Amino acid sequence: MVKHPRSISPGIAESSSRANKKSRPDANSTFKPNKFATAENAAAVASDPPLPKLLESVQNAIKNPAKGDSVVYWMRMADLRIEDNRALSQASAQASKDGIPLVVLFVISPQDYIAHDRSARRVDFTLRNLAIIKTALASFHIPLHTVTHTPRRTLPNFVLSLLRTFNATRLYANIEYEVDELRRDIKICELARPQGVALVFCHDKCVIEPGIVRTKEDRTYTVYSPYQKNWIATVNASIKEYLGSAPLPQPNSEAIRESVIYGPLFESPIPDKVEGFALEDTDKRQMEEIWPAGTQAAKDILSRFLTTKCRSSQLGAVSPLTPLDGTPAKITTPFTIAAGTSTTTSVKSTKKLSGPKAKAASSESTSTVEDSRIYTYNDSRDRGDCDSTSRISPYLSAGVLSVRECVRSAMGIRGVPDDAGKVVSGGGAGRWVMELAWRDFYTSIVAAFPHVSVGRPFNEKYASVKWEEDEQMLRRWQDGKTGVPIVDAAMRQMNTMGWMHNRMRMISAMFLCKDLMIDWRLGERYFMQTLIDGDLANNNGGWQWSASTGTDAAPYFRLFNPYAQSTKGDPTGDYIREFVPELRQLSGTDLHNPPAKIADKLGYPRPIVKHDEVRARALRRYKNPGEE
Ligand SMILES: Cc1cc2nc3c(=O)[nH]c(=O)nc-3n(C[C@H](O)[C@H](O)[C@H](O)COP(=O)(O)OP(=O)(O)OC[C@H]3O[C@@H](n4cnc5c(N)ncnc54)[C@H](O)[C@@H]3O)c2cc1C
Repeated sequence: MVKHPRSISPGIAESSSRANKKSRPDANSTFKPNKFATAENAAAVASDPPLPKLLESVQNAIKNPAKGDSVVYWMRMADLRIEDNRALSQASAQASKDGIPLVVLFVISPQDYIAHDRSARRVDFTLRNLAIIKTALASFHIPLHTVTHTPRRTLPNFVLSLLRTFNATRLYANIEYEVDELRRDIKICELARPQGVALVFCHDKCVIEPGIVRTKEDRTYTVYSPYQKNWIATVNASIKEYLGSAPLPQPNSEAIRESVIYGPLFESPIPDKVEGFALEDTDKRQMEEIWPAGTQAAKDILSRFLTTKCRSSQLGAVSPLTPLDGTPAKITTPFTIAAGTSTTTSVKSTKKLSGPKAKAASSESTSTVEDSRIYTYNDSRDRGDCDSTSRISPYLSAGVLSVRECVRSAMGIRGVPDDAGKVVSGGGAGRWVMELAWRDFYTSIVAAFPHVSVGRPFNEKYASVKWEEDEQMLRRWQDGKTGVPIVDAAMRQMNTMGWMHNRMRMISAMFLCKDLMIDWRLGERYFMQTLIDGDLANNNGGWQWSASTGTDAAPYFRLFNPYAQSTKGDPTGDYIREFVPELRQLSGTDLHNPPAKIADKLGYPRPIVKHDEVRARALRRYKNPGEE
């Protein structure tokens, strides 16, 4: 593992999310996360990326092991579902073929959660989903065995020892593309062979797995728009392969419940917390309310995105499934299983969209409900003052819903028979699917350039940009007390909800690394420790975009003016009013940039920096990395 050589002050390094502060053990005393690689270590990782190594190891793994007494599917933190789950589906098919039971395993690895800055919210969400999955699998007579293991370095041995206990000679799992996880799986391959265990690792996280969409020169794309074009063409050339649904698992024979080995697994409990990651009661209740667990909840949330309008009353920490007018919400969108089999009705929208893409949207998109959020997504997605986006990210990050199902559903809503089954980028639905393609893009970056997941900038040129080491500034940013209303609203939204609107993520991230000149990695870490949807690839991609250090990043000289962004992203002011109650009585310019006298009177802080002044500092330091 790489060392932790960065010269940030200990005070800054130890900052942690408010949500986790009480329960998280001191990372530096119990386990030192070695996230930030030296340039040399990063270069070593980059020159020998672990994904191809894992794929090769799997290729060379035993194919026809001795028949065991069971097949094991190892469920990981990013594939928490039964439906449309490739590794689970394949494991079940093998178990049926061999006439033996399927066992599902989940290993809680607290050291991994510390090392990867997992939020207590994400860990709690995992446990809540596991509880639902356990019950659902039990109805198929499939046991879900959840077990905690430390230290993480012995996890490969531990998993193989469990396989021996279960007399299993086949292990199935979906691939996790982060460096530590790939290395862990490579180790499992090494250990499995001499023990006669066959391994199947499936690509499941993305629509198109890393390594497929490549440039003409056979390189990984580092710019999104050509990647997107190629991505669409690749999906459309093999719709079934990329969007087809994996069959549900087959039930085990009921006799498994009598087995002395497997029967007790039905009783093994899902813990209600993981030590060091317990949520405070109020936060736990709030997370349960606004992010209900389970695939059905995820489907309902997606359905509402596909069929209902933006509602400003859904802006804050409220359940996405609460009927607003007292009547039960009508969820009418069927979820098409095979591309092109949508039964949705084509309805011509009567809503006049604004903007140049409106024409394309209205001619291409059809919707079961006029003005649905997906229909208007192209025009409204950057607005934080209503629920303009799907809010499906916690479910995608945890794999509670498959990304293929999201694409199929968006395509279904297009409902154009001649076009059915084809992915396009036009209209609200197309634009939304292109956001899912961003997710694939960033995962392909992490897989091909693994140095980004050990804390290095994608663009090494910016590794020596000079950062401020100001703990107080960092804390004020974290707490949403910078005196810049849009930034404070954004940070408080995340601290309250465990989620933040995309545009607000960009504004608050850029404010930290350009206006405050604080190392983007401290922001990246705080986001991971606070978000319920924390995902290394997306979070790192978003932060490196904002810090101008990443692939296809914002050029360093294009700095967001937070006040201009505020009026664009929150034109009604409802976003700021929701999350910064001190300013609730204000409107217009006063709300977006309160004059000192008004701010003082309302008990709201004055801005901790003056954007116009610090802008020059950022430009200077980025232009000449290493210089003051
Ligand atoms: C600094 C920063 C940090 C971020 N951290 C995360 C993170 O930890 N986890 C995470 O899932 N997303 C992250 N994002 C991306 C994006 O902000 C969220 O995915 C999005 O806000 C989630 O809301 P939604 O589900 O309503 O999105 P929608 O607009 O409805 O989009 C649908 C889905 O597409 C994907 N998506 C959308 N935008 C992006 C994007 N810019 N990059 C990659 N995928 C995208 C997500 O899976 C999202 O759920 C980050 C962005 C920035 C700028």
